[in-house]
Amino acid sequence: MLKEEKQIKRVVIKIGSSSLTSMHGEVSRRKLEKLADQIVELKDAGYETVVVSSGAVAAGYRKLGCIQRPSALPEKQAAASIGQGLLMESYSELFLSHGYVASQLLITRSDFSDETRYGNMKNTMNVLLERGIIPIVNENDTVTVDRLKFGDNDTLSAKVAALIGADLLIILSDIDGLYDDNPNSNPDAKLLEKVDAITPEIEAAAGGSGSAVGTGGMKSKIAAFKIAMASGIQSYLGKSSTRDILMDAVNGTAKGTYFEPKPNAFNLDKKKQWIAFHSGPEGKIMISNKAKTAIIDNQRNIYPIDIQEVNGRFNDGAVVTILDEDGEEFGLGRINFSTENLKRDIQNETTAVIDQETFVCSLDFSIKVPS
Ligand SMILES: Nc1ncnc2c1ncn2[C@@H]1O[C@H](COP(=O)(O)OP(=O)(O)O)[C@@H](O)[C@H]1O
Ligand SMILES: N[C@@H](CCC(=O)OP(=O)(O)O)C(=O)O
Repeated sequence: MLKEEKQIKRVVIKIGSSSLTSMHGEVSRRKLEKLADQIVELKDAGYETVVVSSGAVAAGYRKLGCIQRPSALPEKQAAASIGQGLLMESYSELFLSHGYVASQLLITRSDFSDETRYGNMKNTMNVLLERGIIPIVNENDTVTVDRLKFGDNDTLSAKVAALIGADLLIILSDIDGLYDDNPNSNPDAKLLEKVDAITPEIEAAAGGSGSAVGTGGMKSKIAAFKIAMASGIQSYLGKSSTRDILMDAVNGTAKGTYFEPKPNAFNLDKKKQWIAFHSGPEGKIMISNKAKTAIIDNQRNIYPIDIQEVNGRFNDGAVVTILDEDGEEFGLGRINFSTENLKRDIQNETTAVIDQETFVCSLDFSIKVPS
């Protein structure tokens, strides 16, 4: 069941390139207007909304002199630097005509893994939302290098939803939900109306993009829903061109797929949430299997005596991956020693290497820890 309507307050709406572009691949003003009108309806009804919008490349490539959407990274980045401004101009104008102010946030992956920038982003978002502004988020395409890219805005939207503690994440696409097989290759594929867990079957059913403008396809959406579910956020996937899709999605009546948050959800405090989903681990420690059991079952700290191996170079305070004797990565935590200090003879020290308060067990939320 979707949460009671009145309980849903913060909504993140991800609009994919395919939802904003015409058949020729350029941004369609008509499509943008229709979606903006629906976002205004949500605002009028009292919802705080954040829009994660793709479309910068599509809005800019013609003005760059390209006949079709470029595929080379520098051209895409140049097109985005033209298109992002134009896209924002359209959003601002449309929202302002209804009395709402839009703001722009361009984000890269490293903004999440840097704890200070993460905190700044969160504070900015909160001020904007409390003051009734509509934040429009996109990846900062121009500065992002391939290695660091979200690569699509699906994962970005889920991370933004987790950042602001959203009640609902709506991902709009050119398809009316998740099917049990890739509908591009299987015309008999069936729509899944409700998903409680991302099973290996669901992972296998998610294929690449069917459109020429989308980049993520269903695979990146599934990765996004995993983050949302594990963060205790309800999410929904539906077709952007469906009438009243946003209000219906909020009310729980829209055709599409609803992804339920993990039960007894993973109420990670904010610090653990950052460690689980956003931190970039800087090293690895291996501990004994006996210690692993005690740490998971009895919720005890990790002590010097538990450590069998240390890999990487890090300072105290860094986040590290924790492995068991068999090499299985089962958690993350903030380390109280630098590499140098850990490699000294500290076996008799009683200071915890990782406090339980910063330990996150990846087995609990069954998502691959971002590396
Ligand atoms: N199991 C699946 N269920 C639904 N769509 C799927 C599935 N596997 C692959 N797809 C494809 O994913 C596409 C949506 O992703 P994408 O083109 O990246 O859209 P967007 O630009 O909205 O992010 C669908 O149009 C469809 O072709
Ligand atoms: N940041 C890029 C979006 C990348 C992209 O195509 O994402 P999506 O359509 O969400 O799969 C842009 O604004 O053009």
